[in-house]
Amino acid sequence: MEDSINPWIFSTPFFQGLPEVAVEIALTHLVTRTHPANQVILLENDWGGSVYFILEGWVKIRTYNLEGKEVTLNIIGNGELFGEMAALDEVPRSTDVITLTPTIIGSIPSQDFVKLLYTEPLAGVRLSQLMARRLRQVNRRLRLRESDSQSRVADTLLFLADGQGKQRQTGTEIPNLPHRELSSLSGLARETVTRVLTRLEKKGLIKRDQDSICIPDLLALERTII
Ligand SMILES: Nc1ncnc2c1ncn2[C@@H]1O[C@@H]2COP(=O)(O)O[C@H]2[C@H]1O
Repeated sequence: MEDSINPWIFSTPFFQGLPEVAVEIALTHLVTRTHPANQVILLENDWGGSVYFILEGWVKIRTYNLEGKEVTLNIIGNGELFGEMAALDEVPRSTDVITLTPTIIGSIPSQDFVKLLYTEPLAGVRLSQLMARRLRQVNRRLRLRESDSQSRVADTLLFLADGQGKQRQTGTEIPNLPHRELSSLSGLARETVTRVLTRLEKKGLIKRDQDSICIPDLLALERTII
């Protein structure tokens, strides 16, 4: 479903601090759409001509291993962008992207995105910071691959909270995603994820309701990682 231009796009972290006129030019061809959960936005190996900004909701970055089993590489939400890789190196999409929740996404043509990078050094710095953060996440997950299940679930929650969690008085809030998604992201069995979440809740390190997981103290959760 296509909506009229959504003003939230202007408060996307990527655009913060850039000259207003440069942002307006970059967003000349902006299209904003509302998607239901479980809708495919991008398909691996497709050629694509747009870069996407998540205005509300969460998406899954998915690929398949050699046995054809689904692998969740990341889950990203509010304020994040995707589709920048094909825009930068002009090769097909590197992964699938699917909505996990009802999601509002703005898209702009890749050429407009790349033009902004040429004209505004700060946009280039922002993109480099985003890619550095994603590489740091991947390195961290590789390092924790052999760790115990509690460390891996705690790390998964922390990286969902990192920059994308909503700040509340009671702590940092992330959506209570289906355990199969957390399982795929942390590389653990679903039952193990369920068991660890219950244990973390008993220790007061997380609080759950139907829609969200709240982390009252990020540092306390971080300290449980071995
Ligand atoms: N590990 C990851 N974390 C977050 N986003 C990713 C990751 N891998 C791929 N993506 C995004 O998924 C997009 C798929 O299309 P692109 O290759 O154009 O650009 C890719 C990135 O924007």
